[in-house]
This record gives sequence, C-alpha cells and structure tokens, in this order.
Amino acid sequence: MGAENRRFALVVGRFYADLAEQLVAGARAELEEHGASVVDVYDVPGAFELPLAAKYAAESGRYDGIVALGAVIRGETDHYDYVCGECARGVQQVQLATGIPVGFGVLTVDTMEQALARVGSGGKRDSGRHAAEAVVASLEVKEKVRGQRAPTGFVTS
Ligand SMILES: Nc1c(NC[C@H](O)[C@H](O)[C@H](O)CO)[nH]c(=O)[nH]c1=O
Ligand SMILES: CC(=O)[C@@H](O)COP(=O)(O)O
Repeated sequence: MGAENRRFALVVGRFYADLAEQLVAGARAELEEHGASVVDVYDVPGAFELPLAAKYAAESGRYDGIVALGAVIRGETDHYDYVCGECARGVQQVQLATGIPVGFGVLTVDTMEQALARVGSGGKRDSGRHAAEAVVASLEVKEKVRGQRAPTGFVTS
C-alpha cells in the first residue's frame, strides 16, 4: 500500500540550490522510508518550469507519483505572484488531468528565514517530506478506490 515498490519522480526548481537540495532530501527520505523502489530527480531552472516537468513525468507512464519541489522568495515586484500562481495552478492541472498524484512542495515565502524554517529540520516543517507524504496518501486513496468492489446493482465496464 502507499509507496511500497512504487516509482516516483521529483521535479525540482533549482533557483535556490541549497533550499532545493534540502527539499529533495526530505522528499527522498519520506518515499524511501515507505518502500519506494525508484526516486528519480529532474531539475529545472525555477518554479515556473515545474508544471511542464511534472507533465513530462506524469505522461511518461513511468511513475506512480510525482513531487514538485522548489522555493519562491518574494522580491520587489509582483513577479513572485505570477511565478507562484502559475506553478501551483499548473501542478494542480497536471495531477487532475493525468490522475497521477503531484505533491506541491514549493515554498512560497517572503524571506529566506521563512524558507529555512520550512526545510529539513529547520523547525516549522520539512516541506519536502510533507509533499511526499501527501503523494503517498493520494496513492493510497487511488488504490483503495480501485480495490473496492462495485456496490451490487452497478454495472462496471
Ligand atoms: N524568482 C524566483 C524564480 N524565478 C524564475 C522562474 O521560476 C522561471 O525560471 C523564469 O521566469 C524563467 O522562465 N523561480 C523560483 O523558483 N524562485 C524564485 O524565487
Ligand atoms: C519571485 C521572483 O520572481 C522574485 O525573486 C524576482 O525578484 P524581483 O521581484 O525583485 O524582480
């Protein structure tokens, strides 16, 4: 159940390389602790590219789940809003369109301090591990629903 012998892709925005690496470590640890057989990593420049990378991975047919990881830190302009909004929207679209769970492990913060508190054992949470945990949970729902016997009287194709 969950991640046992399952294959996962991590799509990683490397705009802040050190933060990305910590997010990857958390996600990988969570998946491997749950018995994942494959955890492949695909790097992109930033969060704006994550939805397309997730789409490539989901449509490859090679993965049971995907985790999108990255960090967006607000600057002086409204560019932050577009990057965050399109990343979140795109990641959600990929999972709904393909049925492959995609975890949203992208930090959307105002300061580096806030980011550091949300990676690894930084204190507030390990967002990489949290996003991977969500993918495992979605996979468990998918498998439970598929494993259910159709109620009597229903014709299943
Ligand atoms: N400012 C941040 C970015 N910006 C880059 C975009 O994500 C994208 O790579 C660029 O617009 C080219 O298409 N990306 C992050 O991940 N984090 C940021 O703080
Ligand atoms: C999130 C961003 O794109 C941001 O880092 C860009 O910085 P700025 O708004 O100062 O150009």
